[in-house]
Amino acid sequence: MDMTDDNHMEGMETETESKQTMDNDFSAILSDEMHQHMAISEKPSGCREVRVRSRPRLKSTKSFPPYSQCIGGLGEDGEGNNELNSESSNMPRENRNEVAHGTERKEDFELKARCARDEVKAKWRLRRKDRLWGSHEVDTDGWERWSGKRRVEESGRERECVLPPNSEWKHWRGRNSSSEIDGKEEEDEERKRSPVAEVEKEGRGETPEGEDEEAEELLGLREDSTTHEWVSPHPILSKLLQSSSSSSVNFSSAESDEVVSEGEDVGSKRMAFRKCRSWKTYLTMMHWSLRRQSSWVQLAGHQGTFQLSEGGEVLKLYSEVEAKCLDCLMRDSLRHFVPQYHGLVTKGEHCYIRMEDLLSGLRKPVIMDCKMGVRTYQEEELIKARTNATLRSDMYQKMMKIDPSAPSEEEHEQGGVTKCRYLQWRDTTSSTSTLGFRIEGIMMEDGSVHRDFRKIQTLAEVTEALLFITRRQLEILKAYHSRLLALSDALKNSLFFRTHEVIGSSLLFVHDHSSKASVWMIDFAKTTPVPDASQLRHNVPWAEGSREDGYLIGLTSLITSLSQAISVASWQQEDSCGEEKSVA
Ligand SMILES: O=P(O)(O)O[C@H]1[C@H](O)[C@@H](OP(=O)(O)O)[C@H](OP(=O)(O)O)[C@@H](OP(=O)(O)O)[C@H]1O
Ligand SMILES: Nc1ncnc2c1ncn2[C@@H]1O[C@H](COP(=O)(O)OP(=O)(O)O)[C@@H](O)[C@H]1O
Repeated sequence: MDMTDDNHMEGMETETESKQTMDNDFSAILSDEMHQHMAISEKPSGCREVRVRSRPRLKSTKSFPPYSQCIGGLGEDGEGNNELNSESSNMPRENRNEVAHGTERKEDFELKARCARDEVKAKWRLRRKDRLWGSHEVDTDGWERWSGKRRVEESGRERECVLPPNSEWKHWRGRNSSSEIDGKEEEDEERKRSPVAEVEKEGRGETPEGEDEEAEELLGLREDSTTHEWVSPHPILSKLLQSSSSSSVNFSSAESDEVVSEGEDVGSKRMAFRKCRSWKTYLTMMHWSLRRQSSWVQLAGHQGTFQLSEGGEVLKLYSEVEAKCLDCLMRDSLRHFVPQYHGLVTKGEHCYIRMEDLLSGLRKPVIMDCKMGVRTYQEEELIKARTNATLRSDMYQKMMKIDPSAPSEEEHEQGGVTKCRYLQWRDTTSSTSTLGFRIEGIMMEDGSVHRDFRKIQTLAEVTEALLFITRRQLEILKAYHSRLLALSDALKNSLFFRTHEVIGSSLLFVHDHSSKASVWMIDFAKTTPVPDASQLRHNVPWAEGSREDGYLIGLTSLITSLSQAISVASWQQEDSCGEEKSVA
């Protein structure tokens, strides 16, 4: 028997890790160890079972940090986001809500009564806000896609409907809406405003009419601002003000966390602003950079296989199997549930699959990767393990780290296990073989990554995890729930699904503080067509030779768990309303 040691254990080993963002400048270097993996946590899951009876009360667990310690935690009053809180700490309550819900400013109503000049300025502000923080549009089937950079090829009727702030879902925007036209204008404008164009303009000493005013307004410096109050500039802008003499600007996400201190007054900001020698360049660079900004992070999977492209798409190391699947999926009813596939691209020695960045347009996203199916190994791997077994010492070590008693005597002696044995063991020690899926990892809004969910086994524990990641926000839970129901429908109608064995594929749950929430199918590297004209059911247990993957068993479990989470969150909301009333 061969022994391989792929050095798989030299990975990340901490339970909570900083997120691994990738620079847009291609500084991310492809690791030689393409198959270097994230190591499995040693921590016991510590998840307590949720007993959902009449009125379940969930206890905090060892594995989930107490809510009060979570950055962006909801706290007692349900205000969810740190940045929001800090940015809006000076604002009256209604203004804070306005930021949180992304609704039209109260002042905008007053603006209607004002002169045309003020209206134009207000429009600018709104458009800029949209541009800075991204917007999202709705697919024909009612499912949201972030409109950061992409234009979804859709047909059919699209609608525009703005729901009230507390409604179940957020702003919907059709591609043919006026905002789309705005978007085009902005793109033109953006081109004009690219750093290069701007520097050229500066060189010629041109100052476009109205730009000073506009920029001052954006920076919150105009005393005749229609809001008649200090509008905190965007954190990056505030950084620009502080570092106006610096020749280079770093647009790291860390900087975007900075906020203007309460003590700063308009005067000092104006001074700082004047000191800024080439403010326009910085400003336009900031715009340009923010449009390309992505919160991209790789939560699971093989290390070193991803890059971000210049256009902001995700580049995944080429696999023929996956490329074929994505290509096929673009013409399938599942296309609204998978990242847009943009073909292949070669960079250096490697070929990559170029696809939509599903995190584009999200700010401080919360991500959950659920590996679907009742097994994560292909039937071929089983056959290979029997006929031409290769022992993997890295997998033996991963096994030992989690449970030293897991390997057999023989495996201890050999110091290795077959891949299939390892994958089977992972499936049976997680919820994969029982619930038909497992949570591979979760990243919270503060960038902390939790992997101990992989040991979750019961539906109640999954429910608790869902309540944790959504911070019990009903609208997010409901959005996930409806998205999964729609996915279930799409799967039933999908020719691709009927004719493919889907192994090791994940559902990627993503949401952010503005309650944009969606679920996507990713990772088709082990999804293969079934032979001949046979079709799979996906909702029956696997028996060797059947090639059934149990994908729908997992989906049903997830939907059930989300329903439970919705019930729990609703009850708790009712409870707290009742308590508030009785106090009043
Ligand atoms: O998650 P842990 O417990 O580390 O185990 C991993 C996952 O099962 C990977 O599956 P996925 O890619 O679906 O996450 C699998 O890659 P495959 O896709 O190649 O099966 C790895 O096999 P190796 O790549 O052979 O190490 C295996 O080591
Ligand atoms: N299109 C995408 N947009 C955003 N994030 C992605 C996308 N594809 C993958 N990811 C991230 O990368 C991780 C690993 O992806 P996956 O395709 O499962 O890789 P692997 O094949 O190495 O297992 C996911 O958990 C997710 O965090």
